[in-house]
Amino acid sequence: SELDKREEREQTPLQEALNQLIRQLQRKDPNAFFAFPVTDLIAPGYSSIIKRPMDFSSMKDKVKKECYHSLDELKVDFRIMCENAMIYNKPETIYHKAARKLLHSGMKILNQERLDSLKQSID
Ligand SMILES: COc1ccc(Br)cc1-c1nc(N)nc2[nH]cnc12
Repeated sequence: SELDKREEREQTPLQEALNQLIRQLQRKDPNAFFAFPVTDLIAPGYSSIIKRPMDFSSMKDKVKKECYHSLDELKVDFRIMCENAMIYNKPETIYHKAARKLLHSGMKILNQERLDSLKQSID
């Protein structure tokens, strides 16, 4: 009913900054290999090899649930996501190569100077 309809949840400045960074990072994943969780159907044995699965949709859920308390925590999850693909997939695969390329371009987007100036604007 109207009464129990959740009021439009305002995003905090941190959530805004996190979502903006995720949008920029996702543009570097044109094949959307990292858009959603890897399933054992797509990648046999994945869940027993990869202990900390991560993907962009899970990052967005974490932003919504206010699981991130700093921009640096997003950087940790981003690196894990890329490293997972480089662990599971052999170096000659398109997924390993895509992950390496994404990690490289993502670290430019998440470089410390950029994050520091973003932090200033959030404080
Ligand atoms: C969500 O994952 C996928 C979606 C569609 C397609 Br085609 C491939 C993947 C995928 N496959 C493998 N082996 N390793 C990955 N690491 C991140 N993505 C993947």
